[in-house]
Amino acid sequence: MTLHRPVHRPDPAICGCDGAAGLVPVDTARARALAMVTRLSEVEEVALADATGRALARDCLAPVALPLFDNAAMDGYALRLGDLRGPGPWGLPVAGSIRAGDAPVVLPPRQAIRILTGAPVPAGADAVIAQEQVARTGNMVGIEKAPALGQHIRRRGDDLVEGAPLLAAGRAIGPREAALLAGSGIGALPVARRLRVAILCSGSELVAPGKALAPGQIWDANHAMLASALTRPWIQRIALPSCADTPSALRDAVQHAASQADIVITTGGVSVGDEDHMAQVIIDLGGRIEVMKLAMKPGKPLSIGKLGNVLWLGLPGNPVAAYVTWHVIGQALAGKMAGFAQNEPQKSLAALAAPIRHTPGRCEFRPARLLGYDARGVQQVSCMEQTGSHRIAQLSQADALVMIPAELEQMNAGELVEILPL
Ligand SMILES: Nc1nc2c(c(=O)[nH]1)N[C@H]1C(S)=C(S)[C@@H](COP(=O)(O)OP(=O)(O)OC[C@H]3O[C@@H](n4cnc5c(N)ncnc54)[C@H](O)[C@@H]3O)O[C@H]1N2
Ligand code: MOO
Repeated sequence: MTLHRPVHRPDPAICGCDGAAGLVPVDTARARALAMVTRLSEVEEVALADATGRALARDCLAPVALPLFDNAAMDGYALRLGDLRGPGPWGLPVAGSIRAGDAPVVLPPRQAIRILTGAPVPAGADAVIAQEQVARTGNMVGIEKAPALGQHIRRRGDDLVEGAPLLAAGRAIGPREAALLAGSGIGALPVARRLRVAILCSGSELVAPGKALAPGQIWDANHAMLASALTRPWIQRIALPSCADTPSALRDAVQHAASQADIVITTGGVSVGDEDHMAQVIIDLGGRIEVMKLAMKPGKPLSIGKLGNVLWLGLPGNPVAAYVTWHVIGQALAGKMAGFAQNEPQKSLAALAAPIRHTPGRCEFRPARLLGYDARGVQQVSCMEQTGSHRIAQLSQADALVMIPAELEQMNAGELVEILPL
């Protein structure tokens, strides 16, 4: 197993390539773009039931200890070790029973109390013995082996002490966070307001799917792709009709989009063709462009700028390029604006199942299939051949993107590569 380059780079590095002449390396472009955006300042209070997927807006401290009180971890008997005098076996009368939800009771001297999992440990008891470990005869419980001090007692605060950090601002609320908040009695929480993201696909050839095509027209794949990617609890999507490739139509459409959004995502019109007007439109509208011409394949024409406070994400028109640039760069920008602390795409390592060739110059994100594990237990990945940034069918068959460093011409079977699982 060979490792071509140090693959564990400090985050937020994504590809670590040096770029080709005149092209900006992906990591530089990403860092530059991330520096352009700041977190939304508006916060709203939402019910915990509605908080899934939202970004916590403020640090939270534990309002209570967890567990809230000493309670039984097993169904059995609560007892006082000091009552097991002399050599065993011992017998103790059962004074009563306590279940989860019952108010705490006091353990009378030289007696045991029947206790069920989750019930408060009676005051005076210092161990719970599981029912499988005892012999119950009538009202007596027989004990062969003394339990250890504190056995099967879940102590107040053993999971979390009151006042300790509970969750930090920027944490995404998922099932684990929801359990912690709910278990701490928190029914509502402050989250960043939803990010308004407008989708504007440009191209005179575009027709909405489901509608009839005239010769030369194609159905708009990017809008649906982005609409799907942006269907997130923290995003308020603004769907706009596709726009013809004329400067005046684009100016009006971009201005309309920017008037209602925090981010305007456009697709198409960012390359060098006669009908690629998007960058000029942004400049005409008083915006500035900070990132363009990336050493990235696909995605070279990705352009990022600002129109006042609105972020403009100019994705290439080719659908695979639009998808990859959104996945590798765009979603981290949106996530940062929406208040999330962790915005890196998930990365892992895999071994190439077959050698690959690559034209040096741009860091490539090549669609690939995961194949399972080799004899060493290493995930195998197989890159697709004859890729193209128009190939949406091929993209749909991929379950990862393999990152091929810009400068490499070839990688061998068995070499470890970084992958972005999809
Ligand atoms: N002479 C050069 N030509 C091109 C270059 C270059 O460097 N020099 N770059 C190529 C690369 S890389 C890409 S990617 C594309 C990007 O072009 P644009 O962002 O300007 O996109 P368009 O020209 O508008 O469209 C490209 C392609 O994608 C199709 N498309 C566009 N929008 C959609 C959509 N919503 N759904 C489906 N398909 C869409 C469009 O019909 C074109 O086929 O430029 C290369 N050219
Ligand atoms: O790099 Mo383009 O973005 O080939 O499709």
